[in-house]
Amino acid sequence: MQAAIEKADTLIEAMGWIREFRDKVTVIKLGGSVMEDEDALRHLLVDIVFMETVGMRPIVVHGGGAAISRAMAEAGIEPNFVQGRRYTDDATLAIVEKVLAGQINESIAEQIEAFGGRAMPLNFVGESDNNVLFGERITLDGEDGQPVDLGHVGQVTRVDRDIIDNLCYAGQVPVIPSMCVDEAGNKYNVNADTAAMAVAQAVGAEKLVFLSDVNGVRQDKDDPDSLIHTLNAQKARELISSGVIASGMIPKVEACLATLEKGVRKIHIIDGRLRHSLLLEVYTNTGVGTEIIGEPAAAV
Ligand SMILES: Nc1ncnc2c1ncn2[C@@H]1O[C@H](COP(=O)(O)OP(=O)(O)O)[C@@H](O)[C@H]1O
Ligand SMILES: CC(=O)N[C@@H](CCC(=O)OP(=O)(O)O)C(=O)O
Repeated sequence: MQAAIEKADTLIEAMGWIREFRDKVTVIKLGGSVMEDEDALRHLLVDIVFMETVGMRPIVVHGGGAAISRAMAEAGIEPNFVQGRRYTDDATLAIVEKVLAGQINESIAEQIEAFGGRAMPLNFVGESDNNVLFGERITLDGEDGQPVDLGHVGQVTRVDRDIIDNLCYAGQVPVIPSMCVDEAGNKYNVNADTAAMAVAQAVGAEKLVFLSDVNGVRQDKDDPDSLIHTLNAQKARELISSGVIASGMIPKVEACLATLEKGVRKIHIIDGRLRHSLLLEVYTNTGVGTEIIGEPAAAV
């Protein structure tokens, strides 16, 4: 009986934060690195089903970098990254479409449904075109200031917000792959961190959470104890130029900075492998991982 009473206490305790977050939109970016860990992914999706069940409005935007690189290796293509973005030629684009917009997107939605939630895969693969991300080709500036060609790499310039809002309000989790289409129908590979940023801005999300395979931004990328709990824009830029923030962490932090300027209130980079990291993030005040903030940080 005591155990049952304690469980009831926990439910009552949860009531406050469930009320606080009811109807609030959280964009959750699932990184390819954490999706490699089946157990971690399962726990994360169960947390997402829980959020949806208690009336929060989770939206999933996902990458799949590790799975794309694996499929490229199987096809005998060597991946090439420029400032954290994958050079995407015709053959690579076909793989990205199959793996990201096809397999991973459908699989996440199926798993959410299998855990008792409701989800809608929003991709342009197959007959039902549910794509919500529209955009254009991008180039980056190289170290010499000259533009670097990335092939079929794009950025999102428009999000079909109505479709996403309608799904959220119908209690379904929108599941969005990081690809976009331009007006002429050309498809582009989009870094998933920047895709999540575009969605969070478009829907006016309360929170944007990046789930990765590291505990956040670190002073030394190989040392978990060097976690930086709070990072402001100025310090983040310094860490990028000094090389402390490198590879896949660059687009993630850049996306955080751009999102802050657009009014999303809370942005966190957390370790998706930590059990219930998403729920911990929602209902603990201090949170876990690195919080990116707009004003100068008291402690970095
Ligand atoms: N300063 C840093 N702190 C933490 N991770 C870093 C840092 N610099 C580079 N990284 C790398 O960034 C990776 C996360 O980016 P990425 O692999 O693109 O993840 P995801 O697939 O989750 O988006 C980490 O696994 C780590 O190797
Ligand atoms: C242009 C570009 O780099 N696109 C990414 C899209 C997937 C992604 O971002 O996946 P993660 O979240 O796992 O890193 C790529 O091809 O890897």
